Amino acid sequence: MKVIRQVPFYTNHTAVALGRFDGLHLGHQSVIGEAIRASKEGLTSCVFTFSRGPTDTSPMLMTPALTEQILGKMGVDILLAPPFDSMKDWSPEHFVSRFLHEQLGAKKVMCGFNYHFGAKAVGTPDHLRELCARYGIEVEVIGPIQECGLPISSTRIRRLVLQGDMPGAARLLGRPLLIDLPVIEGKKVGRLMGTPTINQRPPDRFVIPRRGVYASCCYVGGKWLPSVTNCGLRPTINSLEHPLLETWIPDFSGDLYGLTIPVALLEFLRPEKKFDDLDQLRDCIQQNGRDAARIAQQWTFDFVF
Ligand SMILES: Cc1cc2nc3c(=O)[nH]c(=O)nc-3n(C[C@H](O)[C@H](O)[C@H](O)COP(=O)(O)O)c2cc1C
Ligand SMILES: Nc1ncnc2c1ncn2[C@@H]1O[C@H](COP(=O)(O)OP(=O)(O)O)[C@@H](O)[C@H]1O
Repeated sequence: MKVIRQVPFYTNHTAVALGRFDGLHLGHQSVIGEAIRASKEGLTSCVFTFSRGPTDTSPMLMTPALTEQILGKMGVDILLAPPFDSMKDWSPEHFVSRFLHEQLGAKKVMCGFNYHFGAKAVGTPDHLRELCARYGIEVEVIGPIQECGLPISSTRIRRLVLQGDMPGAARLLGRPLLIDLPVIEGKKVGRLMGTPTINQRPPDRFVIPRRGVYASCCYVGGKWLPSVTNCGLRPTINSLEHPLLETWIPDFSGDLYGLTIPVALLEFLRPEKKFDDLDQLRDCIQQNGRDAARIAQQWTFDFVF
């Protein structure tokens, strides 16, 4: 997949999926799936999304790097992700005539039912249809795709993640919530307890799951391994200001510092608590590890990689 981060960019004969696509949930996948289907008919499939703008305050469900990897795996030909600022003042007319028509040579575009575009997000799917008709561009508006009678949306998934409902979030995402962050150094207490943990700090503006312990799995050395993750402030050791993800991978030993490790959160096990001593904390982590391994057996580790 080619990744374009600056406009203008010129190409031709494209099918362009339009959206913010945070989380790449099942609704997003069906919009993007239409562009990929069009590529089987000879068009070049493009995904157009802005990199995050300053007014975009909703917490992120997926890092841009993982979003890119998943789009590549899905078979998208070109990802267009210019900075928000470079296009924020474009009118809907300019977006369609100069960008979709002149620069991308779009033949088909597809978007979700609630897509907005152009300066101040004034453009609607109806507006898009009307403007695209002038250039013979076909428009397909998808959805809403539903789950349990309710539209799938990034907002709904964020709410489930904040509640710790990971199976619920996974049903809407089509895969578990995946967090891929670099491994940073901690206090080196984990190894003394026999439960070394990779420490990962969610950046500002990233969704923070409910504080507590989760059955999880990690993609390490080319395969998914069962693991157990605490998302919290670890009050037993030293109460942190910002939540940290700490993951023990029972069947692994080796050095993971500095690597970006994807962690999939599968199921909430218990809230975080302050233990009286490290022995109690270690016994509980080991029990959590056994519980997590049992839960991991219910999953087929075939997501993304
Ligand atoms: C599965 C698991 C559960 C944990 N639960 C708690 C907890 O309930 N309370 C707490 O204070 N710390 C908890 N922790 C965090 C540990 O205190 C922390 O991982 C340990 O001190 C190692 O820290 P280090 O990585 O800085 O060496 C948990 C860690 C894991 C992996
Ligand atoms: N089974 C394992 N699970 C997680 N990390 C492990 C494991 N085995 C070795 N490690 C390595 O050990 C480090 C964690 O050890 P730990 O004592 O908790 O140190 P820190 O406090 O720096 O996180 C991880 O960052 C990783 O590089």
